Amino acid sequence: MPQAALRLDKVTRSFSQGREVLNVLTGADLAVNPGEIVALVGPSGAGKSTLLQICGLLEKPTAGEVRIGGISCGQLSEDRRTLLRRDHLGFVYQYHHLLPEFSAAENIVVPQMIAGIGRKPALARAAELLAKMGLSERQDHRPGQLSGGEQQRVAICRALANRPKLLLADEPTGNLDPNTAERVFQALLDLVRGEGLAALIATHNPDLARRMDRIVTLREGKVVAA
Ligand SMILES: Nc1ncnc2c1ncn2[C@@H]1O[C@H](COP(=O)(O)OP(=O)(O)OP(=O)(O)O)[C@@H](O)[C@H]1O
Repeated sequence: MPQAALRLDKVTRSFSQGREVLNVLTGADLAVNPGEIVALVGPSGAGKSTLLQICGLLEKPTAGEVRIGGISCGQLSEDRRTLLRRDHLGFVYQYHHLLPEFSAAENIVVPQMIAGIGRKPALARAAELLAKMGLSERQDHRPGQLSGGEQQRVAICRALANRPKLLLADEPTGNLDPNTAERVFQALLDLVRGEGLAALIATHNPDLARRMDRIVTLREGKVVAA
């Protein structure tokens, strides 16, 4: 059996809200295999974003274990968590969060240069990803000169720039009109499949969820098969 790209064992997460304790995750187990694209669904407030933040090493669970590519993350120093995030994980959010003063290509070059990749190969990788997303003509445009769908495509390219092994996406097309969302989502799936990486994608849209390899639901703080 290959090592899971992501594995959660008995993950819990509670928040204190005044005198109350809110138990959002109550023992979530999940494995995402290499190359597998998994849809994460569940009603609003079920804890999808919380789960993704924990998988992305942006938040720590109250208890339980998170493994990324077989690496147990619980005892890692902040520096090691940052490196693991940089080298293994890509993130796409509902809002693109692109750098407004930089071109589409530069937005994809920046994270690569932070990871120590030279400017020339970084530019080549940006051009390759933008071409796959049908955005070659737009590579010198700034985000403000792009449509919402184009901006989100650039954000997807940026997330894949450093060749992560796992993509985490939180409602990646939730901010787009239905037709644009449909096209951008298909482009995202094609790119993720083409690059052979694993993905965990939260969505409220059942049609989009059905296009993934498997659907899991968050119910009462646990992950259950849909
Ligand atoms: N930092 C926090 N402090 C306190 N409560 C929080 C915090 N983060 C999330 N919560 C609570 O945890 C619950 C789950 O939130 P979360 O955003 O993970 O749900 P979600 O399934 O992603 O919802 P949506 O589909 O609406 O985005 C909510 O009740 C939320 O208010």
